[in-house]
Amino acid sequence: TRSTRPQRLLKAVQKKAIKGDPQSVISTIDYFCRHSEWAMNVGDEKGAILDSVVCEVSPSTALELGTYCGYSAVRIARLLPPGTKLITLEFNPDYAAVARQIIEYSGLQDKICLVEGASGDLIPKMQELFGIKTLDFVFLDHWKDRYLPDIKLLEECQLLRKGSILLADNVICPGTPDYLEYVRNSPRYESKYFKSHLEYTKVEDGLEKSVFLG
Ligand SMILES: Cn1ncc2cc([C@H](O)c3cccc(CNC(=O)c4cc(-c5ccc(F)cc5)cc(O)c4O)c3)ccc21
Ligand SMILES: [Mg+2]
Repeated sequence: TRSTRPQRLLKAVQKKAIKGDPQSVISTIDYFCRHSEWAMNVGDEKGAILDSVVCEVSPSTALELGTYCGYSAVRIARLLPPGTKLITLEFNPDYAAVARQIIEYSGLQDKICLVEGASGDLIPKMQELFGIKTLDFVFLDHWKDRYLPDIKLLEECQLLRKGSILLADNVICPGTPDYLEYVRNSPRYESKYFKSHLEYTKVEDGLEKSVFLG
């Protein structure tokens, strides 16, 4: 049967990228998605904004919702200080299988903990599963209608502390209107929009960075 888009992306990485070199895995995926087949990675333009926020926060505990093929997990983990880990949640087993191989190819498997499951089920178990108290950084890139319920869940589970940073992909395209309205109007968040473009296109999109005020 026909291969899937994630499988074709993995094949390009295994063929073109340098094993153990995260930057070459990132560049290979961006080249493939720009010139061969579009895929919903955060991409190079929004990825540079993601990089700058990760470097600024330099998180000890980081969570990603929505691994897909592992592109943003590799982007984030390559910048994490030694001894820190990214926890990334993926509910689709086919995506998780490809992401594991791309993460391993990049050599970052010791800095990334990929957990198969849905955010709504796993978030309440984060403290017991990973022995963490609170999260310094959360990257949201899963189903757009789950962003709002999941940050409310993070609040309820006391996983956010004064100064925790949320960074949300696709707040314009496909769009997350209820999430944006909430973080921009809630007194518990200070929010800022980083204008950019939908990965590998000229369509407007952007990232919303929100600081939890406690
Ligand atoms: C509950 N839970 N817990 C973990 C978890 C993990 C997943 C999966 O990783 C998954 C599967 C399918 C879709 C997504 C969301 N991503 C998108 O839908 C998206 C779309 C576009 C776009 C834009 C323009 C187009 F024309 C088409 C697609 C551009 C983007 O950057 C995206 O991130 C995420 C899902 C629910 C999950
Ligand atoms: Mg996205």
